[in-house]
Amino acid sequence: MNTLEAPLRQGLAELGLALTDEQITRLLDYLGLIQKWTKVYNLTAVRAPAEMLTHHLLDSLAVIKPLRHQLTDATSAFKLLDVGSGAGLPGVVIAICCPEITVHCVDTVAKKAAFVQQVAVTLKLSNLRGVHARVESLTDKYQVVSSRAFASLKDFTNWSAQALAEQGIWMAMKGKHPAEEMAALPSNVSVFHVEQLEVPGLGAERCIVWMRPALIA
Ligand SMILES: C[S@@+](CC[C@H](N)C(=O)[O-])C[C@H]1O[C@@H](n2cnc3c(N)ncnc32)[C@H](O)[C@@H]1O
Repeated sequence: MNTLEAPLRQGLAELGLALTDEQITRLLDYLGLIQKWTKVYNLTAVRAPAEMLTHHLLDSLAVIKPLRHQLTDATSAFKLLDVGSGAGLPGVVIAICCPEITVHCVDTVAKKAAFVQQVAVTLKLSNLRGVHARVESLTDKYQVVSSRAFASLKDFTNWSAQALAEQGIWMAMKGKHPAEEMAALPSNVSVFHVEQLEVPGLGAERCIVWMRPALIA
């Protein structure tokens, strides 16, 4: 048995997330792929397996319930863009946990987008795609645009604004409440919720800043 399976299951229980055995296997296989490819591709600075579990996997898993909550009114299929996704965080985790969401992970670094494509093929995730591009150049529209460890709220929303569908929302994963970044946002972006997160075993502050385009009279 994978030594990370028990702590992963424990973390999922703490997050109140019920996943299938197949989804749990995919999450563990994803970590395995990061570990394998990072030796060649330098995908992440976090390399110890236990640390990868808390800092990458559980940290990303903490957004699943809040994301589902935002999408409860959804009747149609949703598309989510994960900006500056790197090794696929949180995009790949969202694709594994939410097969009903189509997830595109965009990154300017070709080998990172290629890695996400490899994950999609290896883990048979037909709802996941790695896109090699600058986010500013994308023309598709997404109902949710997410980021983690990417840029200031101002740059994130500015660079990805054209990719946001009508009535779409931004989901920015941050550490402690980013009051200064929020104050620097232009008037055409409104923060509608700052949601505190508890990441099992992490012992650090985490939040999601939810934003949407502001209606300007
Ligand atoms: C610090 S990494 C974060 C990776 C991942 N989200 C995570 O949490 O581990 C930021 C990523 O943003 C990518 N990036 C920077 N500018 C970008 C842009 N304009 N469009 C798309 N990706 C970009 C970088 O190549 C890098 O992989």
